[in-house]
Amino acid sequence: MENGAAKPVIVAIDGPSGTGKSSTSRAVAAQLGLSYLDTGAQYRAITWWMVTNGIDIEDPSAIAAVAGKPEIVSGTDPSGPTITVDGVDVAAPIRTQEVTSQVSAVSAVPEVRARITELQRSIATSAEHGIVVEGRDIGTTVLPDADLKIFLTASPEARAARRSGELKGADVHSTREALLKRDAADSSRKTSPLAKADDAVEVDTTELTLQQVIECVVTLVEEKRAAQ
Ligand SMILES: Nc1ncnc2c1ncn2[C@@H]1O[C@H](COP(=O)(O)OP(=O)(O)O)[C@@H](O)[C@H]1O
Ligand SMILES: Nc1ccn([C@H]2C[C@H](O)[C@@H](COP(=O)(O)OP(=O)(O)O)O2)c(=O)n1
Repeated sequence: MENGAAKPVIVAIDGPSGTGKSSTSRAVAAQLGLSYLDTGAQYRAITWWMVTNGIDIEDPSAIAAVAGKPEIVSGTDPSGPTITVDGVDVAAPIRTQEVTSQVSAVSAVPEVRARITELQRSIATSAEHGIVVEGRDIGTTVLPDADLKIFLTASPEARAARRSGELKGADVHSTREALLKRDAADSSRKTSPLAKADDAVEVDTTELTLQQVIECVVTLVEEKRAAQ
């Protein structure tokens, strides 16, 4: 664009757990002055609400019936992202094992996805300078017209080692099994499964440092901006 502010840029980053989506997206957004949205945190938040309110997670119709009830608010500043449910800060409780083990079942329910997808689109379109949105179905379903789509991958071993490092030495073998189980559930659900969009750039992060991945994505965004 000539003169004036750059057009808001929309970047979609998808991939399975432990590939570096959150760390990369936050850093890229901070470096480029963009907003940042962790859509996994939103699915975790609605799962936390279902668990807290005693909804039967095994019963998709029970989940669907109350999917519209919780009010989920995401703060999109990459230097301090926030998430609340009905005004309660849930940043910590959404990371518990209890939520992690049930999030795939809740997020497979179409009514849950419709609700959260609508919220994500409204956040993305109102980001003044643009946004980096990370998740599982951003490039395929939520923002199919994103300016840039990235699909991060890494070997299950690398992902499990990264995750167990975060969980203060949790057993790598059981972490790997839990990751693969969640990948399978997220990839096989009927509504907007985890998938690479045809026009996404795939980046295998197995042998890359986090800094190298960040630099790679920043370069891709800058190239897109220069071409606009
Ligand atoms: N390329 C990388 N090399 C080593 N560790 C990484 C890399 N990318 C991310 N990590 C680390 O792995 C962990 C999981 O990363 P995260 O960004 O939360 O992944 P995701 O959002 O895809 O689940 C974090 O502790 C992060 O610092
Ligand atoms: N766009 C998205 C983002 C996450 N989900 C679901 C499926 C994921 O297993 C859970 C949790 O996602 P999250 O990104 O927090 O998971 P990790 O922290 O990478 O392990 O939410 C989804 O269905 N669609």
